[in-house]
Amino acid sequence: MTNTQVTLVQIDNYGPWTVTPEPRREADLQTLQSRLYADISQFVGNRDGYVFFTRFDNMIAVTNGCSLEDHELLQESVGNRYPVTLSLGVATGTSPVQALADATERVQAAGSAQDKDRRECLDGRVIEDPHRTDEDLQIAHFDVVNATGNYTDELNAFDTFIEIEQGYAELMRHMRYAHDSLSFFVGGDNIIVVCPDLEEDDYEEAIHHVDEAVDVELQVGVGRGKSAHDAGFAAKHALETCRADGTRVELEW
Ligand SMILES: Nc1nc2c(ncn2[C@@H]2O[C@H](COP(=O)(O)OP(=O)(O)OP(=O)(O)O)[C@@H](O)[C@H]2O)c(=O)[nH]1
Repeated sequence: MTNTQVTLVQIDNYGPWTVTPEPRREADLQTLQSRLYADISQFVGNRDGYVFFTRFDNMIAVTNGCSLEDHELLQESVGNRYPVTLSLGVATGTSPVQALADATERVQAAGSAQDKDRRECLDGRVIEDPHRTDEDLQIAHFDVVNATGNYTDELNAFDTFIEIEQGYAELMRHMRYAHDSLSFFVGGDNIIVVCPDLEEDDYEEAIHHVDEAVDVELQVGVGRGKSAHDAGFAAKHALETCRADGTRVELEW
């Protein structure tokens, strides 16, 4: 049974900060956001977790293996180096969607995203080491079949982007509402999905759904593991099997 540990990362009072004392230069905000994401990704990645940039002011991380002390250290380190601070909510559960909902509630309970008095709150629970297992995470790595031949080398870069984003939008909604999973675009034509215990049929159904809805053809490798890295790495290997064998769904466990 999966047991996903999810952390919601929310920049404190970021909206007001972006316009105080007057609107800040957009390129500076983009630079800040991408550097902050890179730093958090490195911090969490060094502990075998994954973080997804989502909206940049709110990021979602899979943090199995990160303790509450690790979370505190992240807050301290960002607070020391950036003009903004982070609030973190952590929760665990068999459903990634429910875990994220619980993590979000913890941050919301501490105050509004635009409450100037809410700074660096940290609330939640983690999975203690003795309770962690090799089946805690199920991660699926989707990509568009032959994106290079069908889109990148054929269409202009913006029309390719539209096609890829359509596939992502359809998949993320479907995996959220039909399969209780969280999908994140990670660049190129790749989407990483954090799943509960799903079966091969579920993935086949999802690929069929996206193909029918928006005419984008996907393939997927799925892995399991104790950490996001372990599960995600197995998923990447499984996806290589799809590429080598021309199959659409490969599970590696
Ligand atoms: N984040 C991430 N991006 C990747 C990964 N593999 C490929 N990409 C991105 O996806 C783009 C397309 O590469 P591929 O998916 O290998 O190419 P393709 O043309 O779709 O070929 P097939 O996947 O073999 O059907 C690359 O330019 C990268 O941006 C990965 O493991 N992680």
